Amino acid sequence: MTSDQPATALPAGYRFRQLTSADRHALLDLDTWAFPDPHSVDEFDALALPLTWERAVGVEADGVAGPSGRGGLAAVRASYPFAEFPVPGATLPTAGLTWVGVHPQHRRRGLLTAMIGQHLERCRERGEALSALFAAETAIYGRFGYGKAADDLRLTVPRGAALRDVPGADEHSVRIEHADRVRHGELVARLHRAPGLPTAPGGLNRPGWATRESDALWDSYWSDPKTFRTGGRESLRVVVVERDGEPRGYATFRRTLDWQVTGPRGTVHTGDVVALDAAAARALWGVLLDLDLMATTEPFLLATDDPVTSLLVDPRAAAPRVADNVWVRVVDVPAALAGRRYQAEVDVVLGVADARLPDNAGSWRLRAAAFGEASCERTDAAPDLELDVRELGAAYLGGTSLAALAGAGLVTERTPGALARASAAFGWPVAPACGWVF
Ligand SMILES: CC(=O)SCCNC(=O)CCNC(=O)[C@H](O)C(C)(C)COP(=O)(O)OP(=O)(O)OC[C@H]1O[C@@H](n2cnc3c(N)ncnc32)[C@H](O)[C@@H]1OP(=O)(O)O
Repeated sequence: MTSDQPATALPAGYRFRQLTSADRHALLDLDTWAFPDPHSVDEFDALALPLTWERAVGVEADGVAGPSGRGGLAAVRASYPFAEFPVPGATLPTAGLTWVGVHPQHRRRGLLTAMIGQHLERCRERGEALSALFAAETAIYGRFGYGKAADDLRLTVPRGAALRDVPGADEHSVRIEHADRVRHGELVARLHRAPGLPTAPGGLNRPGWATRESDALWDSYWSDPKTFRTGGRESLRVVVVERDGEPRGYATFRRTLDWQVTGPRGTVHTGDVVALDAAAARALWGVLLDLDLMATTEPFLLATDDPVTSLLVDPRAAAPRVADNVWVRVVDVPAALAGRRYQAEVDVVLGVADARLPDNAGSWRLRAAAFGEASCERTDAAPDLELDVRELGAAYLGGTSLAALAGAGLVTERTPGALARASAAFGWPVAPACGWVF
């Protein structure tokens, strides 16, 4: 792409193609080129796909043969519709960029660059102020203005690890069952969407954080195909904790069993761990950390401040590791900045650079009351802080502080004191993290 070409320009010989369900096989074929997998395209073809087809776009190329008489694909990208993506104290329409792949033969020719250009254009047309994603490789998306906005915690917790007591935890009854949409679908959907600390304005965006918002995503979640049971994992199981007959939390999990000379050394792999309060969290973790024949429990994608980190008497024994979780691209600066809440009063002018979306570039005055309404307007005033839109995305969910970014030279303070005040305001009482990969 040269500077006088539109951001959506594909190299010569390539064309965008709006995908439909008729492209299913071609899409899966391309996907298994991008993401090598032992299963065949035919095996994947039998599965429920989580895609919303209107949001799936392919790139076809001269001379690329495809199945079913249609042209094959050189690249693909899609997005999930999140009408209510959780941001601090609120929700915003967000496009979850996903299924990004380029055939190895066509890589490094600018196909991803053009696909992202088109994706961002579509986001603006649809009024989506944000785009979010999970990155296959962390070096890919920063150049497109995505910032690492959340981390998650990986643990290896020894079986029987001691937990601190929480009053009321032992008043829960426990159900351990095969995960079943008919039996558990309603309670899983309801608890996953429940706001945390509803007494805070807008809630605090827990327990389940970003939730599945399309039928296709739920169909895929509940279909539990053998294809995805890697490493000897069993079918999906669920533990539900109830108090006074009401579900107060649930966790999905799968066990693997490993017989050693010294005895069984199985692993519990958790999926969602969703609790409405501390007692329910303590009850759930008590079950997950004490299943017979297991040696360890390995939670996946926990928020860095998940209750278990404070409940474990010996957190160091759980070998905590941190990995990048959601990346955020601010697509519409004023809508995004006015659309979240702030944990301290703030009045700051941000000078934003955005090489790909010029409407975002310039000075923006952000004003907000602590946990109250916010406004954001373009201004001619000189900026108090300067930053690239990538850093704005990194700080947006409150998971990365502006001061930390300034410490790396990525935010520049022009008005003394502005950095500390803005950092305090952009933070949030609970850490963001999505418990499932989209
Ligand atoms: C949200 C998701 O779905 S994440 C899944 C992403 N998909 C994958 O990782 C599957 C395997 N990889 C691929 O399919 C491809 O290599 C992609 C999609 C990562 C990149 O597609 P390409 O068409 O090769 O990218 P494109 O040619 O537009 O490159 C744009 C720039 O990104 C850089 N880049 C591309 N991929 C990578 C990478 N994996 N690591 C580091 N830099 C990269 C290129 O070098 C180029 O840099 P430049 O602008 O300085 O020249």
